Amino acid sequence: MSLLIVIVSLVGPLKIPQNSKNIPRKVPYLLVGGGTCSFSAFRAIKSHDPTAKVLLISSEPYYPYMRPPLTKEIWSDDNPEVVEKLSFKQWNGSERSLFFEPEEFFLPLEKFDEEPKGGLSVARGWSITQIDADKKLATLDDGTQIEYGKCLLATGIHPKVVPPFDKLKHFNNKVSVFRNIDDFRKLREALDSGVESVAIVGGSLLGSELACSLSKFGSSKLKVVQIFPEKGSLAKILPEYLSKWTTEKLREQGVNIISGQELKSAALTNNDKQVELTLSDGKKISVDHVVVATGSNANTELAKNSHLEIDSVSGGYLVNNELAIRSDLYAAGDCACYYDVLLGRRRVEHHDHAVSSGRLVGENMTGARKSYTHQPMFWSELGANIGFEAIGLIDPSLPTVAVYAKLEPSSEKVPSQETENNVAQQTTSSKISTSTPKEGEDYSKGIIFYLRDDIVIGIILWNLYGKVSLARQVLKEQRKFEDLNEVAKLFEIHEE
Ligand SMILES: Cc1cc2nc3c(=O)[nH]c(=O)nc-3n(C[C@H](O)[C@H](O)[C@H](O)COP(=O)(O)OP(=O)(O)OC[C@H]3O[C@@H](n4cnc5c(N)ncnc54)[C@H](O)[C@@H]3O)c2cc1C
Ligand SMILES: NC(=O)c1ccc[n+]([C@@H]2O[C@H](COP(=O)([O-])OP(=O)(O)OC[C@H]3O[C@@H](n4cnc5c(N)ncnc54)[C@H](O)[C@@H]3O)[C@@H](O)[C@H]2O)c1
Repeated sequence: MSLLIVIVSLVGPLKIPQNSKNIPRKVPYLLVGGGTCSFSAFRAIKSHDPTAKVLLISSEPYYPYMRPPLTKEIWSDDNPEVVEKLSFKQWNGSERSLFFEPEEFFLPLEKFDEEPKGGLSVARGWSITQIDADKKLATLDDGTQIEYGKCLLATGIHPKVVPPFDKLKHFNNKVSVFRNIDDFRKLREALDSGVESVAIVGGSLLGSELACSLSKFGSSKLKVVQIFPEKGSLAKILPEYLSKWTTEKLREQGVNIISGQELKSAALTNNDKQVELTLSDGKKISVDHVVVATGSNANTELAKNSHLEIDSVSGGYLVNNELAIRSDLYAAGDCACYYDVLLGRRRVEHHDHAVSSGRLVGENMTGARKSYTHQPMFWSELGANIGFEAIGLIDPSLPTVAVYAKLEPSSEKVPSQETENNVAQQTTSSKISTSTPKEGEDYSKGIIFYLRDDIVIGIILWNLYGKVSLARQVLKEQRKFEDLNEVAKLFEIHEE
């Protein structure tokens, strides 16, 4: 067990500095949250106001870091030192830290007031519990108040823990969630100390990415079972036939997928060494560890005390086009519900949105009055053979039209103009034809269009890279395309 985890479990959350008297009381810029969005806002503030003094308050005991590698690249390193190093290999083979910058980059809190060049100081392990938007005051969890000039709430989300896991501590650390560095460290240390079987509950991005990475982890002796109520993997994202195809591919990679099942109950078993899960069909499964990946809720607890409005549908801070809640108070990233000019009000829980909305807020905090018009994308990787980038509204209840690259030309396809729910269109290098997806078809590479009123409002680039800007253009056009095969051709899906 790492020293940090021992300390945290003995004395409660680590606070650096320990005493709030070492945290500045009056700051021009205050960033609440230690994630990607806050750090992106800092970068924008710095480039528009080079001597800006920025204070960041993070409830995590770490400097700002990125989360995506936590379910992916970091698991390809089976050296236990990764738990301390927290670095990962990028696609080009170079090593990179999860942290955006090393400790030396940050302005020590004690120099905050005197440093003429400004910089970013971070109070770690501290939370803001209340904002007084009239007086421009933020309250720390020990009651201390900080006066701000401009403030950003970039508090992200926290895992939703569903029954029967709602009382996590009843499971002796054998059931965990997965969102941050501490969660990664605990899971990794559990595996290093002999855990041989893991159940992942949840079938969307978090659960599926983690299941794939764990199934390849180390010498692959680890048994990984993934349980979720949907019929197939990523069913909240993919059309049904593609979800089914993906499920089979993940099974081939070694993930034991149990779809269409909810959990009836969970209890410690085998002298409290394992957790026994009872599924809705009555089957029982015992595993050494369970990871709950069943969605999330926005971190907006401080809204109530602060009289800030929360969107009743998405649960995020309601912000205007400039991502402002009130004058000089902003919200962005995962926790904000904003007006997307193409798609309407929404809350987006993805990295690119955290970066872009953070950047825009940073500019607005330094005096710009820009509206947020960026259409965010997201990506996912499920082992070596499945990866995708997506943009717009990716909702499988919408009609979809897909065009897949087919390596071996077939002359038997019947051309048709129909584009109903989940009708896929397949291409050959010589001609394009349309057919309903069949058992055994290969959907290794292609493009999926999501339609509303025949207008493309979402696109998945399936194992197809470097085309997001083009997809963004297609969405922006907001028009009915007569033939989506022609649009698909622009994406050169046949190229290797
Ligand atoms: C394991 C994992 C893998 C992911 N992979 C991908 C991916 O491949 N592609 C993709 O597009 N997206 C991915 N995402 C989503 C992406 O990481 C998030 O969208 C992004 O982190 C959101 O950034 P944020 O700054 O808005 O929020 P967060 O990163 O959640 O940061 C919020 C911060 O605020 C802190 N905080 C909360 N409340 C308070 C408070 N009251 N006071 C002080 N601090 C507070 C939190 O502790 C946290 O440090 C992944 C997410 C996870 C968890
Ligand atoms: N590539 C990416 O963009 C990426 C990767 C990892 C995580 N994330 C982010 O992490 C967050 C959490 O992701 P997620 O996949 O947990 O959220 P999600 O809401 O997309 O999926 C939740 C999953 O849990 C299942 N579930 C819900 N209740 C259940 C129950 N009682 N029993 C069994 N299964 C149940 C749902 O059916 C669904 O499969 C999101 O913000 C997501 O965007 C993103």
